[in-house]
Amino acid sequence: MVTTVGRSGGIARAGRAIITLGCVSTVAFLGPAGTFTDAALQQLVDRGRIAAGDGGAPDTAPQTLPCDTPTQALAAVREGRADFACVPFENSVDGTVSPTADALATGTRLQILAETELDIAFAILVRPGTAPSDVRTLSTHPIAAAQVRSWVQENLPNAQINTTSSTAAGAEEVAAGEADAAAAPARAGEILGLDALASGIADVSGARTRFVLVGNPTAPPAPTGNDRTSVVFGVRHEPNSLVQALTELSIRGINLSRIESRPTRVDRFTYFFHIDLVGHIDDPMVAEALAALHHRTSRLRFLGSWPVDAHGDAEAPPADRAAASSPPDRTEGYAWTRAMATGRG
Ligand SMILES: O=C(O)C(=O)C[C@]1(C(=O)O)C=C[C@@H](O)C=C1
Repeated sequence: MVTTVGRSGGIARAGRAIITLGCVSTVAFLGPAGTFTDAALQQLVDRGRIAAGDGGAPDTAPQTLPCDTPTQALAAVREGRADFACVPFENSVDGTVSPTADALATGTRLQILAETELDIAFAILVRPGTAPSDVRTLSTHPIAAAQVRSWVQENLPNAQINTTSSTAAGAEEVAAGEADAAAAPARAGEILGLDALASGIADVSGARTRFVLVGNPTAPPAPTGNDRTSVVFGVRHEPNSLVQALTELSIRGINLSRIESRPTRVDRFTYFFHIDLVGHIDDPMVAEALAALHHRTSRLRFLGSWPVDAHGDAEAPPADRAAASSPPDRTEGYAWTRAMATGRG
């Protein structure tokens, strides 16, 4: 089912990177309607990070394609059924969203083009007339379950938590009479006509989730001075190989904002390293570090450079390297970096 996301915000704000969509563009997302991912996509539209283009009417909005998993949303882009996918990427309580990370690390290369962050707190949704003591089952997404488990144990002691493909899918189970309660965005309750037994629920206050907009490989949005770059790589199974790879970043003063190892799923007990770093592939120190990483690692995959969703102070990589060790021949690495930076990879 393809639907259209409402667009209430303005066009581009000066200085903000924008993904201009064709007026017939389709964005796949982790659905159904009412998920946090749905809200994140709406936020990208409202903030003018996604704008209808190609001469579309001013209020033309992208069409949306709800999917059951981040993997399916990304597959929709790979298979040409969608132009972009909006998927959860990292939760401040539960960490990297593994299905998203794994689907980006393997298969045809895709590229992250934009991010947006949401505050995460849950409404406990029930059918009208349900009392707390009636709640025997509560359905929600596994990452959501990790964020409400203590509250549920304390306030709904009879409830068993069952996991669903998304928070809004849990709310749909409640509406269908298949579960007594769901932990989901309040919006899912409004869509389905459910009541909230409680709202603003979060075991860890201040939780946030980062969502990313992913498309086919292209030249990244222009650097803003407050950007992230994401790569995935493997290293040889020998002493020092990971340290040597990371040293290429540290000697250039490049800061990491996330590092994760995930099984390659190719050879047993081998791992890919997922890294987000401060800076843009067009920043000279980042370009040099990526060229060096190309030399030090195997299967280096560029997942994109994009502007940080505005929060906190801007972080940028250093402009140059004071003390450089004599570098090995990096001609091939630089050719790869240029290809990624210009969308020819
Ligand atoms: O199920 C949803 O509503 C989602 O958008 C997914 C998701 C996630 O995967 O992290 C998004 C934010 C919350 O942290 C819980 C679930």
